[in-house]
Amino acid sequence: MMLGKYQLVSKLASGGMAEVYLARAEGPMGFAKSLVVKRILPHLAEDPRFVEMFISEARLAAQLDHPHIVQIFDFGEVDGTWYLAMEFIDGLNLRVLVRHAKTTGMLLPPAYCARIIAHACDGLAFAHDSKDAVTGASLGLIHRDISPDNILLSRQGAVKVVDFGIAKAAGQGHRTESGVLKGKISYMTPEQLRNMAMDRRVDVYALGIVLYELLTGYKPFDATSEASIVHAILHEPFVPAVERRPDLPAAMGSILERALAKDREQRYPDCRTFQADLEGFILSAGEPVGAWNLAQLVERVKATSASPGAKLISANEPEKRTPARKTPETAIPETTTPETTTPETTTPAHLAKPTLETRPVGNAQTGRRGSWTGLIAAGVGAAVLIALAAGLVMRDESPANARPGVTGPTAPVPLSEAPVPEEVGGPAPSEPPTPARDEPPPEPTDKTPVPESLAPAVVAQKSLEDSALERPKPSRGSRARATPPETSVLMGKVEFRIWPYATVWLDGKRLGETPLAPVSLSAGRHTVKLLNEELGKNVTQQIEVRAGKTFVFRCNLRAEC
Ligand SMILES: Nc1ncnc2c1ncn2[C@@H]1O[C@H](COP(=O)(O)OP(=O)(O)OP(=O)(O)O)[C@@H](O)[C@H]1O
Repeated sequence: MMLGKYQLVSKLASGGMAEVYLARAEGPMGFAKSLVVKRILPHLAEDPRFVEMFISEARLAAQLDHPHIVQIFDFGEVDGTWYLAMEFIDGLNLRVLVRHAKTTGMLLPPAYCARIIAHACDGLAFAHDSKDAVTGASLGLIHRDISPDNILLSRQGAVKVVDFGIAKAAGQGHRTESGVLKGKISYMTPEQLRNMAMDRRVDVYALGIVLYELLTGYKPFDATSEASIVHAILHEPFVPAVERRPDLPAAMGSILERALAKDREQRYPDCRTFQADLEGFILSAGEPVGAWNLAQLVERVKATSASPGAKLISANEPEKRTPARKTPETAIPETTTPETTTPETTTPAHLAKPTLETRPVGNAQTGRRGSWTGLIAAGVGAAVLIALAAGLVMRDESPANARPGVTGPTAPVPLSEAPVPEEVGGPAPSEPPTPARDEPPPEPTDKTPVPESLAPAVVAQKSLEDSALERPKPSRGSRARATPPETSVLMGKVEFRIWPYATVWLDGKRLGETPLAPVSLSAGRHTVKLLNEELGKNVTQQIEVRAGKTFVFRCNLRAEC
């Protein structure tokens, strides 16, 4: 099917606002480029005010040129269909990643989660600070629709924030006749629910929720209906992430506390300060995490999803959305806190079996678009609904985007460089490139509990799919932290850079499948075995680990390492 000059190849996603297609643009002499075309649903295209806002917001989004924001190429209209053309991110969205982790029991290493959100912070901070190219005036943008669906992770390990254009237009839709509402309740801040003027801190909060989900597979509140989640956001403390995942370092808990503060004055003032803490966390974890690691993660998820017998997860399968809804008519005053009743008749999500399939349809934990009639029925009241609608303005409404008394952006802490590694295993993988390493990394401040079966040779390791580190059953009230493992001075580390992926054994003990976090082990000789049944590869090699050094084991299985 053609849409103007674009050939629509396949549909990637379809929501209440738009359809997203993988498309192809062709030019002379065999020129061809893959891209994504997003077109507004026909019934919205008939609303002149919606179109007007779509155009204005698309114009703004097109000005955002940043490595962590999906780039807009083109915008136009063909036969009454309005569309945006943008770069194609071949990878997956974070919703898919969270689902995959849950269904397979995979624990995402906290440093990986921090890296993903730090990059999203970087993109959003750029958007928040962006200025009009001609006038130099602040655009005062806020995304305000951040959710795992709108953060993409490419096969190359790049993190990209998407959905500025339509989100903004839709966000103002409550002022149109059709009254389009946009935004997922689970990611809304207390100030949004109270119809207070919004600023960039709503994006900080939403990113905090996404971080929480990446780490634990759950949303922060035990809410089972839209009314109860609104109540929880306004009045209840979130379930500490460590209760869902006991191996979580305390430092990460503190970051979540600040990102998810109900009082925005207690929250990170902006994405830069949030990012700075995340970068600090990655440093404290002791190993840099870069695009290479994230690329491996994507490769692993895609391979698992596509393998026979595995639950097929579409890389770009978005969360189900409800159609655009009519907007209520009234708003609550800024100071008003709506009184709500919280029905607690269903099993709290954190106690449910941790698979998506067990979730009841309509569970607010899914973060789907709000069912406003349900909210009213639950007694939240029309005021809250209007607050939700009226809160969907995309401009940063903090005074000149600079809040008095709020410290300015803090420069992100650069990643440390690791020691020059010793290498083994034949030719290094040709893709992707390996970051340079010059200095020893700092010692981890928080250590992950170690399965007894791996001691003493391996004293600390985090496997994404190690059965000994399967996702813990969430248990409210049990806040005990696991005891850190003992350390020895004669320790070194081994880091695995395996392409595309393999199951790894160290000295006969299965570590799990790559990507794997670096493993601490005693200095000396060790045996590493790699197995990739899909490729029919079985590689066994001896490595010599030196005390205080990191040994990088590289292997490109496709290149017969
Ligand atoms: N540039 C892109 N490259 C690859 N996939 C994309 C791209 N843009 C969007 N997608 C896929 O389409 C899904 C929906 O995209 P997007 O959120 O922009 O659409 P939407 O209809 O506006 O959704 P929402 O209801 O969240 O606003 C994303 O989660 C992602 O999986």
